Amino acid sequence: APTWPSSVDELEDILFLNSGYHARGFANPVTPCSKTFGPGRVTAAAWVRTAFHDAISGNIYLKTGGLDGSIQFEINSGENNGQSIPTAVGMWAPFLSNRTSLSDVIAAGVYAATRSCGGPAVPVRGGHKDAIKAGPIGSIPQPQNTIGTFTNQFASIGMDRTAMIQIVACGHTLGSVHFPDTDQVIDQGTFTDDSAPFDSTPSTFDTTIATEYLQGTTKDPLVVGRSVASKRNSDFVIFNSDGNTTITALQNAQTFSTACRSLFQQMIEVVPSGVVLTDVITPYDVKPYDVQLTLLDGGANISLTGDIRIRTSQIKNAAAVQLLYKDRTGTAVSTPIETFVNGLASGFDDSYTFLGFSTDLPADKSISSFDVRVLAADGSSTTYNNNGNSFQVDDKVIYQAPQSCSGSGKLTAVAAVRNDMPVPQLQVVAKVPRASPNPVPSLSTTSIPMATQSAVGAYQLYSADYTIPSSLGSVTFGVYAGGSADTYKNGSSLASACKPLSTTPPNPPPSPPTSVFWGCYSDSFDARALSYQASDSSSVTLESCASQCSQLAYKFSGVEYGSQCWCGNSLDSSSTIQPLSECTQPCSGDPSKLCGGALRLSLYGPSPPRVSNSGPTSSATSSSTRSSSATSTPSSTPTPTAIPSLEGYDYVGCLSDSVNNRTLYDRSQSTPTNNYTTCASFCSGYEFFGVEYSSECYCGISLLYNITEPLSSCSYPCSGDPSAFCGGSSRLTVFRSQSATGAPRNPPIPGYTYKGCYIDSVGARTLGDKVYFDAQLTVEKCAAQCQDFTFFGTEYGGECYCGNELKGDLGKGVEAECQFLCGGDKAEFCGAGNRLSVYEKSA
Ligand code: HEM
Repeated sequence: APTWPSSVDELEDILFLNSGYHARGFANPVTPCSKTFGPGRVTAAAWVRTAFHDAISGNIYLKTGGLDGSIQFEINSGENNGQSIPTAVGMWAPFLSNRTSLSDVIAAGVYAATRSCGGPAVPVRGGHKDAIKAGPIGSIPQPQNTIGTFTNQFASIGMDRTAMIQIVACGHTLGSVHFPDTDQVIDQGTFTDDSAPFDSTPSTFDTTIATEYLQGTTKDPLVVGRSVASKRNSDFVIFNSDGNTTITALQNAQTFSTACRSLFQQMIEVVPSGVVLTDVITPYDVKPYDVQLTLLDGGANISLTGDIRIRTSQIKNAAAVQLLYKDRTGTAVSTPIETFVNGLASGFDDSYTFLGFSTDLPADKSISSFDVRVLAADGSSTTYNNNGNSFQVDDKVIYQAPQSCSGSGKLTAVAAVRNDMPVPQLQVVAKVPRASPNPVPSLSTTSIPMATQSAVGAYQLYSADYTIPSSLGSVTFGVYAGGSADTYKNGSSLASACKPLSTTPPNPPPSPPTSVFWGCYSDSFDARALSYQASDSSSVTLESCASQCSQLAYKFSGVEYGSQCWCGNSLDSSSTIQPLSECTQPCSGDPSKLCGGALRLSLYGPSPPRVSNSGPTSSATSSSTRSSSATSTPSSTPTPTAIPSLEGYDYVGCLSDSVNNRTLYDRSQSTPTNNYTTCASFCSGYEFFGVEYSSECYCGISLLYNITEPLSSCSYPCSGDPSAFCGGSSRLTVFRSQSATGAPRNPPIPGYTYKGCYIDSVGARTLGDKVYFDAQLTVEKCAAQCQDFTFFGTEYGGECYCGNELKGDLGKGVEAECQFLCGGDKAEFCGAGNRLSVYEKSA
């Protein structure tokens, strides 16, 4: 497979992504092979014939012509009569782009048509270049030519008599002669749909063309019928030219397939001088898509989104996929980026799963490259490193999608460019229609220097406008500066309004995702993986199930068998992670998403997921053998010996923790910058803080459990400081503040009574008549904001809600759940995530 990114990335999609998520759908018109574009018109046959007519103009000795797309200028030239050539070229035209030439697309057309009809997979190379005018007249074989002319015509593309016989049989195993496209071979009205097939199976790539000819049962109109008298029986002239030796051998299916594969490849590799073709394109095992950085409001964070495509026909056992990445200095970050299933896709010979990722990174650390780790259900893992190069991510020039837009004939593109970079350029590639009958547009490129806007953090924003002439088709564009670029953006993806980038961070900060994809988990009738079945319906979606479960205050949701929504607070111990390929049933309410399978749950739960049964980096990780493009990473377990320490805190110990019974309960976060200092400051005001699983930070006013484990089991390096240890899997490195002042409480508010800890949800607010956010919130401040209402409640440390009634019936949670400290007073409680500390006006 190529090294990503590669010049053939788009062509690889065209070749191998036929249907499903991200599919290009290139092969749709020839799938199935019997598809026609009119009565008696097999589209796959038209594609193969059109490619032949483009290629046969080549001369390998003079190094001219060949597969160069010149056919687009030769439509209706007299040699290309009929409907099949303009139809095929018209179907290919939309796939032309600045990443893929028309002639590359024609080569892909030969592959798709042949494969769809049951023929061999023709090897395809990229890098073809398009001619800018018609080729010479006279190269296309006409039925009335003599054997000497045919021999010369095929010799010019390097094919001797044997090859000529073979490739004519390979071509004419598909399709028909049509009236009136071909003169004096068939008469009007003598064949159904005025089309006379070469053999009895015109939409199967098989040996019938040879066997029927030799058995004497052939109805090939270029062998028998009117063509004999008009001296246009060219298939007979050619097949018989070596005394039927070659055509006899072609009755063997294997011989036929092998010959066609190699001659079709030779045909599409006839190129003029100056064209250097790439290696034969094979599907990537692991391929990134739409890797996009976006500078966020305030400039302190960058979001990273995209998809990873896994070739599941090759990597069969994949249960979870992670991105192992390096920051902009090239330092490895220990917490991987987790992914979630976005969809499935397939080609003729392969199947794929797309896994999405979406995370915010600190702008100063950012990202420079990643490897892709695939974890198998058996606990083994394989890391794919892009042929040893890692997958590179350039954060020097970032296209800012939210700040860009289009409307009323204008495109506005905004880029964030690091301060030390030169002024960027906007480059727009537009499709300009050509004069009829050529259906293929030309590409015109415009470069526009971008104008300075505001500075945000370490980045400078630039903007440029491009006026889209009304005559243009689709546009694609990119932003370029120095040697860096962010390219291949699609004009049709632009929003209608540009959103300004704020120089201040968002307020309140976005809360971390409450639920993430855990994987495909087993279920059984005897011991349910999740205890509560919330629904079984024909309209279930991942979102509807997640929201049903969260309304009921369950931590996990899972969809099984396409339609069943299950909830639970813990996963039954009998349930284990399975290959993703076992959770492929479409959701009944949204068939574009995957909702488990038979006794298989697509499971969503608290972040971060435990991706293998025994922890993602535990000793269950075994090495596995892969090709040179992959390296296996057995886990390394450094052993901590020094007692952890932090000024102002006492080390408590390495304590046991579990997802369902948190040792430190009151507040938590997971960050790629986790270390003792950042966690201590996140937990300021709480008596205890603890770090776990490299990236997790927990706060508590007390230790709910106190089970000491050996120091050596708290052995995961901190995500933000690899030299220190941040707990482990279910292991918490715990500290106690030396300056914690008294126990926090629900303070008495004059005129109000504390009612308790109520469950709240984003979709249906318990108190929603007035909302007030304040990073410095205190219970007193919220009471003042809500003085005109009967109830007020604090949530998530900084949110204040007012109302005259408690809406919904989500009920009360446990008191211990409402223990986020208020942003403005660390001695008071202010709810928690989806938990309201509610007060009611006294009568
Ligand atoms: C001496 C060489 C050849 C001659 C004289 C010849 C001639 C023809 C003629 C007259 C037709 C009928 C067109 C129509 O009425 O629609 C035809 C169709 C076709 N030819 Fe050939 N051909 C030759 C070689 C090839 C080769 C080498 C290939 C493939 C590599 C090929 C592929 C096809 C296909 C697939 C069709 C069917 C098109 C359809 O059904 O729309 N031919 N050919």
